[in-house]
Amino acid sequence: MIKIIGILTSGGDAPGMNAAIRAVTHTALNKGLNVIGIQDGFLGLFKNRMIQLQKSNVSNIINRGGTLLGSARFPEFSQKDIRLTSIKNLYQRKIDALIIIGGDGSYIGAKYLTNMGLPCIGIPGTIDNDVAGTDYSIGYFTALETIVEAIDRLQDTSASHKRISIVEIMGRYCGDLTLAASIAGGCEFIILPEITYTKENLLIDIKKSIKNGKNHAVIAITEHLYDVKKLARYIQEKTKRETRATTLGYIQRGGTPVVYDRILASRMGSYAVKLLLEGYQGRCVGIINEVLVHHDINNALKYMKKPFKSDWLVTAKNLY
Ligand SMILES: Nc1ncnc2c1ncn2[C@@H]1O[C@H](COP(=O)(O)OP(=O)(O)OP(=O)(O)O)[C@@H](O)[C@H]1O
Ligand SMILES: O=P(O)(O)OC[C@H]1O[C@](O)(CO)[C@@H](O)[C@@H]1O
Ligand SMILES: [Mg+2]
Repeated sequence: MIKIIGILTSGGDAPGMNAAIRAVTHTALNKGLNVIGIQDGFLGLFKNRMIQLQKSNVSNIINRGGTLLGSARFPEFSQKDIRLTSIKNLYQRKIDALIIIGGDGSYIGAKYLTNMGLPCIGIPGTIDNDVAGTDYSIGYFTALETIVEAIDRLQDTSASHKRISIVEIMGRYCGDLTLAASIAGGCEFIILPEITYTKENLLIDIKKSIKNGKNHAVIAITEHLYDVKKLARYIQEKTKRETRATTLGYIQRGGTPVVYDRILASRMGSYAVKLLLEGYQGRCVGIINEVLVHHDINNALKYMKKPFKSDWLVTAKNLY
């Protein structure tokens, strides 16, 4: 029977992680369990950085970005001896199960720990929205608001100076943030990892739009596809239009979580505790059509793919 639950946040921080920590803590304490917070993701698990969580530790955090537990990238967790030490640390504190809030990478860590005998539940917490088995991950909607606000500002200055602006958006290898932000921000051109759209194709389309009388444009592009500064120089040279590149960077990851992320995190956190109490392990939580679901974490990682929203792209193109 589970008496003590551990909780950690891992990978890039995402707004709403705190709301999830709070939900896990409150739900578990209300069910008579103990909660231990592990600091700095899998790194803290290995280094034995743990704190007892009470309701007082998680008060006033539902509205705070980042994660009060801290997070880290700790690639060494792929080594078995590191994981064995980490599990030993958990058993020393009599932790019976672990809730892991993070992205697809963190899910791999959760899968390994479950296979080594420690029941884990994964909660999707990443701005990238690249986790299979869920329509949305915690943090995505807040990042989207931040990005669209930035695009609105870029539209103002681009229009005033009759310039072309390139805006580089996070998402790693997932175009969800870029696609949604492009529609909401009225971007003229979209470059996504999921579709082939070369800079030569882009140039043809820009020239067409200039010919049609358009004198400014915002191009939204997912990170890692092009060197955006070089791309700006290329477009400027070929079109003779002033072109500027803006990389939004880490401002996309911070900030007050929007209401949807707070509610999503609260629901998922509570649900994860419920699953553990019902005897589930090696599961990951998701939301599909607004209903909470759970999947085998191995299957989610191996067989489930996040579908590309091709109809959204069609819509975006219809709006040019
Ligand atoms: N193959 C793996 N084996 C064991 N642990 C892993 C593996 N891949 C990732 N992890 C652990 O999960 C952590 C987080 O993974 P990653 O850096 O990919 O971020 P993420 O959870 O996908 O979140 P985000 O993409 O939002 O930053 C890693 O730093 C590492 O500790
Ligand atoms: O914080 P780091 O390690 O530089 O990682 C940046 C990456 O993290 C994310 O912000 C979240 O996964 C990605 O969008 C981005 O590629
Ligand atoms: Mg990831």
